[in-house]
Amino acid sequence: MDSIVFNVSNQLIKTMIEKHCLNEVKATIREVLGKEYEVIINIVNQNTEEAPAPSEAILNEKPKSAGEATFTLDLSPTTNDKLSKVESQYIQHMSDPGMNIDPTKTFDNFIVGPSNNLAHATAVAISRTPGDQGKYPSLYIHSNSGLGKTHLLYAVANGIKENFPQYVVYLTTARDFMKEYIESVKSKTVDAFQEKFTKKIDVLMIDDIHELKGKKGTQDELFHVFNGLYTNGKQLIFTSDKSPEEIDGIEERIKTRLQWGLVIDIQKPDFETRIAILKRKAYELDLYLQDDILTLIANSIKTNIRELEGSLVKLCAYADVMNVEVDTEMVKDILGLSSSDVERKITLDIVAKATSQHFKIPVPDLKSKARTKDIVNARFVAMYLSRKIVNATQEEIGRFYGGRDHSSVVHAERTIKEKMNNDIALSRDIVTIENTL
Ligand SMILES: Nc1ncnc2c1ncn2[C@@H]1O[C@H](COP(=O)(O)OP(=O)(O)OP(=O)(O)O)[C@@H](O)[C@H]1O
Repeated sequence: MDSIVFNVSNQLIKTMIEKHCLNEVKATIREVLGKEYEVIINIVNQNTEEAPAPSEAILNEKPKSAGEATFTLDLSPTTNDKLSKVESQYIQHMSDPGMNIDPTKTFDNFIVGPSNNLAHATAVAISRTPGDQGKYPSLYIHSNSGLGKTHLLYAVANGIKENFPQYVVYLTTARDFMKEYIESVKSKTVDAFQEKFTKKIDVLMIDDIHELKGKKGTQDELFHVFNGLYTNGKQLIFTSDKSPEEIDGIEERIKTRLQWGLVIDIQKPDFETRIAILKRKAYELDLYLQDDILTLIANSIKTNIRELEGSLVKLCAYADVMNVEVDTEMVKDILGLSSSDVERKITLDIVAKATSQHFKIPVPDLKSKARTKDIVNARFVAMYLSRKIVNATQEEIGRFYGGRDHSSVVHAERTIKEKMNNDIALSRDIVTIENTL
């Protein structure tokens, strides 16, 4: 760790600082300079020339008591440090309140599973090393609605604010970016707009970039903003409901740039992730739900985490207003679950068909003795999912897949679990199949 040395004139002052205000000194240093320093306090003879000038007058007067002692800290942040802090505070203040950074959305309360682990890991890496110092100076996250893109943007912003307080982090929506640009055109302040976006920002995040569809003028401006920030090694993050090549009405040169960095999608969460999210949100709402109720909700709402949260908010409000305990009947009633939602039973046949369709391998091949790599992989996945979702015994599964014995199923299950730790593509295949069930 780097250190900062303070010279003081006598032991009394040294002891007082070390005993009473070392933590505050360290905190101030962290706030102004943006990282931790070891603080060393030296006693220097006050007559030597090295004694720091600003404190000299004060240090020359020996305090008579602890209460009388004062000293001046001269951490000397550079002008740039000060300016970027001012800019950061100003921009924070001027941000559209609609897109203020929500301090409650962090990495700590983002539940990670196979559907979002790549997006999460990249976002964490950026929050630790933003811009071209890190591996991902440009990131593009896409997914269907309500799967956590904005939550991750907030988490990155909160992480960077903590790790690099001097950085100017600007989080906006594509619509607000457009509004701001149009305002600047109307008020003839386009120069200031360009200056702000290309020179003053360290981290630019634009949510829902697809909203710029057909907005030629704003797209031109975005093109320059992108080039300016990217060439200066700043951090860019975009989100959208589509991959860059799928967005209509966005110029090719912008799509190309959006693809310069890492492009990651978030998929629908699998059953375990849905349960973990429900547990976490129920805890936050101070709502106690039994496991069968959590399972019922997780089996009924599969595609949107916002809806999953909404269901709990509704249940919580209902239980509160009516002063009743949450039970299964109430959940079905309040959430409007039809009996087909609740009673649909997933069988070995259904899992086999879904796996077969995903890997484009016929079901008879899955049940055959064939040992080619692709068929074995698909068969193992089908066996793994049959255990996990149908909860069938290993004997039943072995019998279903061509009369194999239970040890083949044990082996399949173990192999897939081990592979999933490192093989992201396989984890995604499994989530995709689960989501079709
Ligand atoms: N993995 C997760 N863990 C915990 N909460 C999550 C997770 N994913 C999403 N959420 C929560 O679900 C809600 C919707 O997420 P968010 O707004 O980030 O989705 P989005 O993908 O940006 O949606 P949209 O495209 O509609 O803007 C938020 O309250 C968010 O905190």
